[in-house]
Amino acid sequence: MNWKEMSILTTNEAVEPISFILHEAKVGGLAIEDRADFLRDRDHPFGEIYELDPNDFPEEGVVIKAYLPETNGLMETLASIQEKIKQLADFQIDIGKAQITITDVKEEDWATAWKKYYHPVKISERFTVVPTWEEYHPAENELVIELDPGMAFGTGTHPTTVMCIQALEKTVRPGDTVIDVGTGSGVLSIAAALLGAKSVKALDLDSVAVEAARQNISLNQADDVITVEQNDLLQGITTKADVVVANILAEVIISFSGDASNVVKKNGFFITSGIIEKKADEVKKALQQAGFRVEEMIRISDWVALISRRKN
Ligand SMILES: C[S@@+](CC[C@H](N)C(=O)[O-])C[C@H]1O[C@@H](n2cnc3c(N)ncnc32)[C@H](O)[C@@H]1O
Repeated sequence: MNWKEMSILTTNEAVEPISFILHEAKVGGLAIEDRADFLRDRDHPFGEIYELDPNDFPEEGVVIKAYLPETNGLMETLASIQEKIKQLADFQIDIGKAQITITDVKEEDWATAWKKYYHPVKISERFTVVPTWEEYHPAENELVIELDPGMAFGTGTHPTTVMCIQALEKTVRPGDTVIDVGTGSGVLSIAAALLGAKSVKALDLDSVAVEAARQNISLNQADDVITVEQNDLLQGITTKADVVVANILAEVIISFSGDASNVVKKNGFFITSGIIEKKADEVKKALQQAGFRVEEMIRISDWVALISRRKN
């Protein structure tokens, strides 16, 4: 089967919502080339993509590349993706030029076409994310998350994910109960399990993500700790948790802060990420109203993550 490569030139702000749209359209692989990643001064090595090549990055902005199989209905799918991207502007999301180019990719080239973007990445003090096809020898005490990033959101290297993992490292204690809302590839649940959580509930609305998370969790031999369920946010969840983590858009966090407050134990943590900097105050206000104290704000590029603690 041959494939189409869809390249979308956009802004950093639009990467997450466009990635959502592409995952919903069941694309066969996703790569993100962000000029800011190439130019960024690094005062620590975390999140650094090894072997950066300037030719892989656009002159400005972000290019998202998605791979779609050439099947019946492809043209309708491409048109629908294009329409949904345009509609993001109605939600005050800066989509930039949103310039789309489509090129042909032969079957024999497509697997390597997007896999070349993924290499082992050290994302925090203790964690390195390793794509499943790479051989990697961890250092002593290094925690390795093995992932197949082709299937669902969460290659582990997006700033919003990196910040969640750093926050999990600070909050999860051995024996804790953790809930991961919007698990995507399952990366955060796997991190919580590696940090010694006793039980982890991984939830996602998207059936593709649920399947991808299950596969990645098996790959990391964490099936005895993590259970994956298809669920809308925290609806119907009555289990109490020491830590709830959600890497989801600001508006969605605001909408379910009250439910999170019912689920997080007293003095437990609610880690929220996926928040574009200009929405941080709005999210903080909603968290405080729901009974959380915001204890720490982490920032990478234009993204913010908040570590909050439930008061009484
Ligand atoms: C930005 S991705 C985060 C993936 C992963 N947790 C990470 O940090 O890399 C957000 C995820 O939330 C899921 N999601 C969106 N709306 C949801 C909802 N209402 N309930 C549960 N999951 C949802 C999406 O399917 C997607 O997998």
